[in-house]
Amino acid sequence: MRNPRAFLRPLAVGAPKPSSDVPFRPSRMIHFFDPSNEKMAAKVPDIAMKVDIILGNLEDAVKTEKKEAARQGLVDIAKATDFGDTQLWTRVNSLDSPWVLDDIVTLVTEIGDKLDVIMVPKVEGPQDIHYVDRLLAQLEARAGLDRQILVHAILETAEGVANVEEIAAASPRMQGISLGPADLAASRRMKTTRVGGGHPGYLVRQDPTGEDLTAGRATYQQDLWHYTISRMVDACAMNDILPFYGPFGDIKDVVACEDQFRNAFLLGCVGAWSLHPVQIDIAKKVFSPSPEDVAHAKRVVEAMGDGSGAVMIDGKMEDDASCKQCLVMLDLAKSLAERDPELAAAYDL
Ligand SMILES: CC(=O)SCCNC(=O)CCNC(=O)[C@H](O)C(C)(C)COP(=O)(O)OP(=O)(O)OC[C@H]1O[C@@H](n2cnc3c(N)ncnc32)[C@H](O)[C@@H]1OP(=O)(O)O
Ligand SMILES: O=CC(=O)O
Ligand SMILES: [Mg+2]
Repeated sequence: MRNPRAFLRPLAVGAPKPSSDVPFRPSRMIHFFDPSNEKMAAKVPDIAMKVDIILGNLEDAVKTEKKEAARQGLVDIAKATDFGDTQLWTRVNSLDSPWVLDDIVTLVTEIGDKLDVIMVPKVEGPQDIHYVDRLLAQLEARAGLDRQILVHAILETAEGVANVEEIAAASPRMQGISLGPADLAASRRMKTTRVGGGHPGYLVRQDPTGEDLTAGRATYQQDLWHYTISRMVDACAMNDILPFYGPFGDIKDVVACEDQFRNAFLLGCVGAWSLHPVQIDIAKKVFSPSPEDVAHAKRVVEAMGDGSGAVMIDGKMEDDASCKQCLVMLDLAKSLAERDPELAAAYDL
């Protein structure tokens, strides 16, 4: 861990100075595409206008023989596309892979001025962030970049979860963390075979009401990811970086996808991954506060004046603590409305 005075110094001569804050930008969905897939790549300019973040994926889901093509494809797309105020991210290959060094060197050198964030998979501890941090500083200096490329870690190994607080605090370059439920399930040796979401076998059952143990006992499916998301959210909140839910692999089940995204939103996440175009609007809907919640938040904040004391609104006590929650909701609504005139109208802001 660097000493507090050194923390905000560049890690290479000529590298841009780290910023002390992660700038807030709408981040409701990180839309994944495979730059080696021509059909997907052709859709990028259109999709980029509809999403908050577009991510060229180089890691899992890209075939081994397409790794170089995906890297070069992302360079070509980034050079040819004006992304407006949509963020451009990439997910590079894992740090133990044969591709990652060329991924990072090529992307920073060729399109470093366009890349906002590099997502690093399978991060196990702060040492992984420190490695990427120094390498990026050297490459940024060599490329003459004037702003830092930020780093996003995927939480998808048991060791990563055990070290999540140190990962979140590892560098001023840290932008946020995503839960990666698929690799995490494998790493933990969970007995599931899915990409995110729940499982019908993970449940609690109502107590028996008579002799027959099988009769009249409702079951309730439980959330496999509650502990990890909560821990990730706390680690991110205490370091002022942003938590995200990751992938929901059952593309056809748009209902359960919405539920999974909403659980993450309610627990504090700012966004989730969209793997298919159908998931973009789900994320947009879920991670934008509802107009009803915004209207309620406005009423509470107005009634609370300087934010101290207690008032009754619709039969409920509101005080400093609920007022602070309402301010979180209003801050998010205002930031989203600045970019989205439809939301500004719906929120009456
Ligand atoms: C555990 C993890 O690491 S998750 C992260 C890694 N995984 C990913 O990134 C997966 C990204 N998504 C995909 O690969 C695809 O969406 C799949 C394989 C899930 C489904 O693909 P398809 O079977 O082609 O889906 P479908 O037929 O419904 O696609 C409809 C159209 O949308 C396009 N499309 C599908 N996904 C995307 C996408 N993510 N971005 C842009 N376009 C897409 C398809 O090319 C197709 O185009 P067409 O109408 O011109 O033929
Ligand atoms: O990379 C994501 C995951 O769930 O694994
Ligand atoms: Mg993964």
